[in-house]
Amino acid sequence: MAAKELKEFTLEDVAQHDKPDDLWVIIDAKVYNLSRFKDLHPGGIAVLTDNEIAGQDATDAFYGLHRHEVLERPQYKRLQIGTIKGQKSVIYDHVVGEVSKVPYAEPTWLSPGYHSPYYSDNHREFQKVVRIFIDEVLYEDAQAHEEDGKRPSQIVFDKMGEVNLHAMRLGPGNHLKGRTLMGGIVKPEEFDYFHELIITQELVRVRARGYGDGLLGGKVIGLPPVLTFGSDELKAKVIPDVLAGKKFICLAISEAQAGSDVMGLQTTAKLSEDGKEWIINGSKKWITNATFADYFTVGCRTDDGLTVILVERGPGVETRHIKTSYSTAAGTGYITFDNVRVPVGNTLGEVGGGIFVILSNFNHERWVMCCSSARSQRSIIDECLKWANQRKAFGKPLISQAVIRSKIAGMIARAEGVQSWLENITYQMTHMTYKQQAQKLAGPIAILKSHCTHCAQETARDAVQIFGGRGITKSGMGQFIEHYYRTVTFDALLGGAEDVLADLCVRQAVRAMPKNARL
Ligand code: HEM
Repeated sequence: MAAKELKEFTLEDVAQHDKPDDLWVIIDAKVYNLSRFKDLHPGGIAVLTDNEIAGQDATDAFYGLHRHEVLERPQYKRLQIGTIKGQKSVIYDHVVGEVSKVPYAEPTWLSPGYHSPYYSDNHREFQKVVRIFIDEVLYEDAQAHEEDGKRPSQIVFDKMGEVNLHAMRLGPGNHLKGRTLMGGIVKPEEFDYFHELIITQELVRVRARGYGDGLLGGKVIGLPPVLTFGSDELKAKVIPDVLAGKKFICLAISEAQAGSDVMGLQTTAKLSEDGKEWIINGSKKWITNATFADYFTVGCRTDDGLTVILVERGPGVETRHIKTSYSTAAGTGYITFDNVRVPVGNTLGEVGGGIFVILSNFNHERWVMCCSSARSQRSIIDECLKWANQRKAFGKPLISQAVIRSKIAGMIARAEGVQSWLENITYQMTHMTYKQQAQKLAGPIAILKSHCTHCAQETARDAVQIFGGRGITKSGMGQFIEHYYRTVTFDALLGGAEDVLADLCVRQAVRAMPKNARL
């Protein structure tokens, strides 16, 4: 259909159309004919026929009640009949790849005019292509499936596989060898933890927490044990398809009876009489991506202690959704293993050495969660600053209230603090071997994660106070605040609960105390 021709009007022209059956308004220098729409308007007729709205410039009133994206919906876009002569629209929709100009909405290194010692030109170029990719390929899919609860679309997995995003999300390492990363922007041997931080922080901008985990959160923690401890045969079978986004894997450790207490797991693996197979029985709970996984990296009790075994979906393996506070797009599931037979070649690491296999990836997992938590706090600042500036109460913008500014000040201080600390730790990671990281950074990463999620929860609570009723409403102005408040605790639990991690840091510090330290 040809685009409708837009006419130019004066303010006086529009003012003539101020009756219920002949009703125009101006929003941001655009003229809308609401004569027929008024009967369908979700906010009712009376607000539109009000003297201060009908035939008038309703820009402030509109943005005090609607997100800009309302005007971008095709059914509402076509209500526009013209523009105002001599005026220009200044409010526009999100532009693909754009960096937010709202202060503190982006980390300092991305904000124009600021500097950072950590990011090279290559990191900057990399960030640009990753952002465009996520805006173009993921954003809409994320919004749709966070809502309908279906897992991310296969086309998204495929496209991520084509540019090797699945592989890059496992961090730097041999698994990147020979791969073309993001169209060749970064060489595999030059890919470092700052590149990975960029990916994680860009991904979280889709603001769909369940979908975000559905986007192979399970692989980020379930595949490393295969990469590090799997036999060559197993690696050749599993890794290529998983990194291409064709097959899915998850980490299955926690159970209804045991979470952080991994030594208390009750799923058993017994050797068959001929010693060639494990026979697995038991169940797992809260397993991310379980409902659509093809492979399960499973913590089992064996005669020699805890053993990690890779199980392929097949006879005796059943999964079902668990409805948590976030979207079922994450594929969070309950798994049952009923006499599941697995070749002993699927053992990951030593028999009885499972705790070592499980612990080996904890630091990386927690650091990834710090990256996403730190970035998601900025999206909330972006929302709150916009809302507090555009929303009027008691005749003036919310931001003119000191109590609102004080809450936003706290958010900014927390977001800046966690990002700076995170970048310091990331810098340490780029200069340490994996083993050194395990020795030196387990405590710092644990306490950073604990602090990040503590800050995030405080920010979520304050954001709800700033948005009021809209902060607890699933659609409209406060939709992302409601979503954030409802899902923020996932980060505080997954990968180690807040208090447990804080305590881990102090226990590590006690262990590292010099024997001769005295006051
Ligand atoms: C092109 C013009 C307009 C369109 C397309 C439109 C559309 C909508 C939509 C879709 C909603 C549902 C909530 C949401 O999705 O955000 C809504 C709610 C509302 N609208 Fe409008 N609207 C328009 C203009 C106006 C104007 C000029 C006013 C004047 C004050 C107004 C007042 C309201 C109110 C009071 C609500 C209820 C808000 C709430 O529940 O918080 N609308 N409108």
